[in-house]
Amino acid sequence: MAAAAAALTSSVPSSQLTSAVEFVPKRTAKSLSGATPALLSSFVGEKGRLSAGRISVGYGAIKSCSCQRDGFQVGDGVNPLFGKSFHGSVGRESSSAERTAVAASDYAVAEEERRTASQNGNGFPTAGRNGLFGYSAGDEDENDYEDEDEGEVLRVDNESTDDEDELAIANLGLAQDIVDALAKRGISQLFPIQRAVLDPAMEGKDLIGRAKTGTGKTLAFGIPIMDRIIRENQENRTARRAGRAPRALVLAPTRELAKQVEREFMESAPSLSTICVYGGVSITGQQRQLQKGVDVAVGTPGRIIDLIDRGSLKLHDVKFLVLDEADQMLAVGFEEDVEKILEGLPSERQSMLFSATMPAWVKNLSRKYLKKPLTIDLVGESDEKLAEGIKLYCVNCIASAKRSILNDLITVYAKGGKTIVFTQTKRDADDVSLSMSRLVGCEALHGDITQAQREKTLNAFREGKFSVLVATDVASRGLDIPNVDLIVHFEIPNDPETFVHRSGRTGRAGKAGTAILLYTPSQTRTMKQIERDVGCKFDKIVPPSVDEVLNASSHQATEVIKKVHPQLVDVFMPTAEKLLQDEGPRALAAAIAHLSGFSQPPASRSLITFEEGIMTLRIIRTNKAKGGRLMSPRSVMGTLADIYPAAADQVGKIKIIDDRNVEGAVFDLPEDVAKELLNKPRDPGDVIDIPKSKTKGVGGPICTVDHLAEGEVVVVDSVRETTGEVAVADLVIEEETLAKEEDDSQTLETEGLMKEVGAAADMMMMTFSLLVEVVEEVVHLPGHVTFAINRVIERRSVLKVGGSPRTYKVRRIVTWHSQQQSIMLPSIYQAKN
Ligand SMILES: Nc1ncnc2c1ncn2[C@@H]1O[C@H](COP(=O)(O)OP(=O)(O)OP(=O)(O)O)[C@@H](O)[C@H]1O
Repeated sequence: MAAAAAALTSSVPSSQLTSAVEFVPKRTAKSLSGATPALLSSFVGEKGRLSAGRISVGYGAIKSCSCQRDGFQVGDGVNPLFGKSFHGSVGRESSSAERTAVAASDYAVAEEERRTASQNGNGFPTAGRNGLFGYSAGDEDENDYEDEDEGEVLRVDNESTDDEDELAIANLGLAQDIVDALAKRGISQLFPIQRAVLDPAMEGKDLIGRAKTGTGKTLAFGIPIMDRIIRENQENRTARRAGRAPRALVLAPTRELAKQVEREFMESAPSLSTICVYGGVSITGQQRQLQKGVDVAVGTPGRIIDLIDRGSLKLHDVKFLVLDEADQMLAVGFEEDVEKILEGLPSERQSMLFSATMPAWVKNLSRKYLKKPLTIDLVGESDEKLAEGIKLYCVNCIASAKRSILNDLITVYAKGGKTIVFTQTKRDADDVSLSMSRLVGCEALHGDITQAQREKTLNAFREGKFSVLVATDVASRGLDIPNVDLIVHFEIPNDPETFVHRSGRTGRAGKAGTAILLYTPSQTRTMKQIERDVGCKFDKIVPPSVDEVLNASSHQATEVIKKVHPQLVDVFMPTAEKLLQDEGPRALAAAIAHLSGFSQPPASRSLITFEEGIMTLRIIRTNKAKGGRLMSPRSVMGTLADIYPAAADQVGKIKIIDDRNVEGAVFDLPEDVAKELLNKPRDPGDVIDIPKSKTKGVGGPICTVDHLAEGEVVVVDSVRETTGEVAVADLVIEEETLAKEEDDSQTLETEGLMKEVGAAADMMMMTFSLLVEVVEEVVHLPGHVTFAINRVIERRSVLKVGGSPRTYKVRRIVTWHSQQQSIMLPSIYQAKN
């Protein structure tokens, strides 16, 4: 957070920033999602000052978002942290240094207030509560939707209509053309959003629609429009004249989404002429089609303007306007284009706006361009924001283990179906796709890929020609690909909406699906923030065991075998018979193994770090006479050196088993060394074996000390002050963390504290410490770290950083709930019991 403050002040010219921040009254503090310091500074650089639009930040980044025009604050959004810091200096230009100082000193208070006020914890900025997911009911912003007389709001329960007759498409008096086409697609009943929209849309009302992902919003606006244009065509033959201008205009934020809307129109009303226009492809074909005449034009704003400017697209006949995914238009920078198009439309028209969220710009847009709109809301304030039927899991792992885990997760959880893996960067999408493609059919999809190739890739994925799509958020909105069974958030998304939209690519049209979030220990707070903002709960899992992977893949191979064409089977019969004769069923087993993708036994994986090629072993000392009550890493090393010196040389992580009744530890070794060790003779009092890992319901991986920054374990040398639930302790850094810092860039990835560790690495001293389990509420204050601690795990020797300058305070200890034990305890500790 301190780093965020620094980034803020250093990347934005102070005169520009101050005015934007200072004009935001604290009570309007909402916050922000999505943007980064770079985005903010480039925005400022481009426009000279924070003028229009919503500037926002992702968790842990910038803390200000405000829209200002001509010196007045016109939008919402400032992080309460800065709201507090700058409150009271409205109208005064403070210096950058002053702001930083205020921010630092006020941080703790602001943070506390923020937590208490919003119960929104850390991670995502607090906007998630106030506006990101709804219509800001009850907050004080002058822009608030419900504060104003902007028209009726109709909240609709998803199950409000279970009368089959009322939903049956054949009974609704729709054009036969549509009824037949939908029936052909297997659609015979309306979904709730479609039923709720139908009557008011038929009456010509302007509408704002909000429903969960995959619930049929496209047909909700599509059916009434198609029906009315078809009727007009039937009643008035000249309505179908050549060269006619479109009567419906649908604006979509991405090319893929526009194509998809076009497909829904074409498949549901084949008698209508529908065109889809977007950039990245030749404009002349689109001009030619417009010349012939169309009924419905779907497109992205940029290309639509281009066609209008060239005189090819005329808007004078538009009677229906749809803004699909309106909030995304803002996110991708289409706001000016959208407004320009809307200015050119006839005022006598019906407008429908679908938007998952209502940022200020979308609200302004609806005020300006919609006439007394009726809001139809199927999400509500309190409900879970994710579509029903999506099972959520999360896996806590270090960043370097993600790739190897990914493949196993797909094998076990997609069960041979389609998977979309979401990465944050185009480069990651390429890299992950490349490494996956050695194992499964896999393609990448992102903004640097040409439009033609993007379409080709999506079509092939739709048709099941490959099973894993690795995509950036290009694919997170709106895309409707049938039967995607699994979504993997390979990188944690920027904001809660993105999480909902990414996850919503599965579990569509009432089907079931699974979404798995991979997060590093330093992202634990963000994971919990997603739970709070989205109103969902992750089941914590650990990566699948080798047995699970083999079982799942052999099951999938069996299914593949059943689908081979009988004629082809005949061709292979003689070879199969001979193999069976020579080797019996083992031949078939080998064939299944090969089909499953395994010709060699799969590499084992550390139960501590999930690194491949590493095996975790357990040592239990049953001969009590030989040692004390708890083992130490030193005694583990000593024992290994006695049994097999190579093991002592190559041992990786060592974790002491937290049970005063058992003297033991778990430790990592390269697989071949571990296997050798298991065969070595040893003292009968020392049991060395392979611990089993439980995969479900037992919490994440064992916490390692390099997860120190914001993760689940901190090391303290003493609790200096305890009052009820509050304790103070000095934080010290473990020796092995410091050593690792040198050669493992992974640990540097965690911001703040790890950097502190690096800086302090040369000032070490030995001390005695406690290893404690941290659950939540990790806050980095300037010079302090506040943790909510679950319990003390163990005592151990560590190297203390510095004499006293770098001590950190542990301010709050949450009491230990025995109920949590089975959830929080790492798997190895569980296995032992
Ligand atoms: N009444 C219906 N019966 C069966 N299937 C339907 C019905 N309506 C829509 N569908 C199908 O449901 C899927 C999801 O629809 P659609 O893409 O319109 O959802 P959406 O709400 O726009 O989702 P998103 O918010 O992700 O954009 C599509 O494949 C669509 O064809």
